[in-house]
Amino acid sequence: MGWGKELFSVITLDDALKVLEPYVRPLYERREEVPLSASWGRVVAVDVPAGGPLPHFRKSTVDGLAVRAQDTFGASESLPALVQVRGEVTMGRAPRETLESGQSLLIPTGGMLPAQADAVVMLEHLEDFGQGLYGVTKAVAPGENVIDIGEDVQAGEVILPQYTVIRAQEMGLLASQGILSVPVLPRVRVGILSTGDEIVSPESEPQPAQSRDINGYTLLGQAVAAGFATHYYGIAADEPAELRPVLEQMLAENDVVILSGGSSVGARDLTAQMVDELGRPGLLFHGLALRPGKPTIGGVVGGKIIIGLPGHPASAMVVFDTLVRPLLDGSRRRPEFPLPQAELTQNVYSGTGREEFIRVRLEQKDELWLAEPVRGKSGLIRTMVLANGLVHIPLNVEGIQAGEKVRVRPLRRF
Ligand SMILES: Nc1nc2c(c(=O)[nH]1)N[C@H]1C(S)=C(S)[C@@H](COP(=O)(O)OP(=O)(O)OC[C@H]3O[C@@H](n4cnc5c(N)ncnc54)[C@H](O)[C@@H]3O)O[C@H]1N2
Ligand code: MOO
Repeated sequence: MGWGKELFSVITLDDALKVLEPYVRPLYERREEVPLSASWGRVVAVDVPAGGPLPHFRKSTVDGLAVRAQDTFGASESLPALVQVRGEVTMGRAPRETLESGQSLLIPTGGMLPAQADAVVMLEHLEDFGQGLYGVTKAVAPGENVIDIGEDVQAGEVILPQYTVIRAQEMGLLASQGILSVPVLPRVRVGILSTGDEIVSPESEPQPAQSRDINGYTLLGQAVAAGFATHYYGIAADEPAELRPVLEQMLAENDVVILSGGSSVGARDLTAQMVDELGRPGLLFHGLALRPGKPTIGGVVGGKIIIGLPGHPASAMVVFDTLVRPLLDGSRRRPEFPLPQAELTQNVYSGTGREEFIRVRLEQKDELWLAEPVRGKSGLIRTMVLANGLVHIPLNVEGIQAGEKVRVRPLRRF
C-alpha cells in the first residue's frame, strides 16, 4: 500500500502551469482558417490588421440638413440662421452637388456628407420657410452629428490582437473589414477518460461500492465550454493491461489527455507510474499545493500533455478550471479579465503551505454582492451545482474573515 513512503512532493499551481507551458507553446503556433460565419468562440491566431478605414466616407448620424457648420454659428430659436436647400442626399450614393456658402442638402441617417459640409443639423432644429429656405434654430459645431472617416477603425491599425476570443462584436468588426476567412487557433483536441474499478457508466444500476461516472461528463462539459474538440473515451479499470492501450490510443488521437481518478497514493493508483512509463519526459509532477486538487498529476509523453485529475468530482472540476483550461484556452496570453468583487459572508480558513479555492454562491442583497461559501466535501457534486464562483485563498494566507471583499472567479454559465 505504500504506507510510510513519501506521499506527494507537491508543487504550486503556478509552478505546474510553468512546468507545462513549454509543451503547450506549439498549440499556439498553429493556425487554420475558418469562415467568418463559423468563427464565434474561436481564438484569433495572429494580429489582424484593418484593411481600410471605417467608415470610409463621412456619414450622418441623424436625419437633417448637411451644412457648413460656420453658416450656423450664433443661430438660435429667436434668430435662426438661414440656409438654402439645394437637394437631397440619396442613401447609398455619393452626393455630387458642390455647396457654396449658405447652401445645404437634406440628408438621411447614414447618408454621405457632401464634400463641403462638415456637420448636420437635426430636423428638429429646422424651420421650413418654403421655397427651399430653412431656418437653423440651433448652431452646430464642425463634426457634429457626423461619423468621420476612420473614426471607428483607422487604416492599418491592429483591430484584433493575437489570441483575442471572437465574440459577436468581433464577428461584426471582421465583417466590416470584409474579412470572410479568419485565421484562428485550431481547437485543442482533448481526450477524456474516467478510471477506477468502481466506476460504472451512467446507464448502469450501480452495485454497492460502485459509482456512476460523474467526472467523464463534468469534464466533457467543461472542455466543450472551453472551446476544445472533445472526445470522451469512457471508463477504464485500474489495470495496466486495460489502461495502457486506451492511453496510447488517446495520445495518438489528441493533443491533451485528461484522466480522472487513480491519482492518489493507494495501492491501485497506477496512473502516475503509467504516465512515467509511456515515454519521455514522462511524469513532471505528482501533487499540487492546492485544495481541492492535491493529488493532481502532470506529465508529457511524445509532446502530448497528460493531466491526471483527482477522482473527487468537485476537485476534478476545480483543477480543470484553474489548471487545464487556463493552460489550453489562451487566457494566460490575453490581458486579465477583471473579476467581480463580493463580500464574503462567513470566515474561511486555509492550511499553510497550500492555496485553496473555496466554492461560493454569488448572491445579490440590495446593492451588495455576497459570496456565500458552499460547504461540503470535494466528493460531493452538488457543491458544484450550488456554486457559481470560486474564491482564491493564496498560498500564504491563512484565511479570510467574513465581511472582507473578495474577488470571485465566475464558474462558467455555459
Ligand atoms: N492517504 C491519502 N489519501 C488521500 C489523499 C491523500 O493525500 N492521502 N488525497 C485525497 C484527495 S484530496 C482526493 S481528491 C482523493 C483523490 O484520489 P484519486 O484521484 O486517486 O481518486 P480515486 O481514489 O480514484 O477516487 C476518489 C473518489 O472519487 C470517486 N471517483 C473517481 N472517479 C470518479 C468518476 N469518474 N465519477 C464519480 N466519482 C468518481 C471515487 O469513487 C472515490 O470515491 O484521494 C484522497 N485520498
Ligand atoms: O483534491 Mo482532494 O480534492 O483536496 O478532495
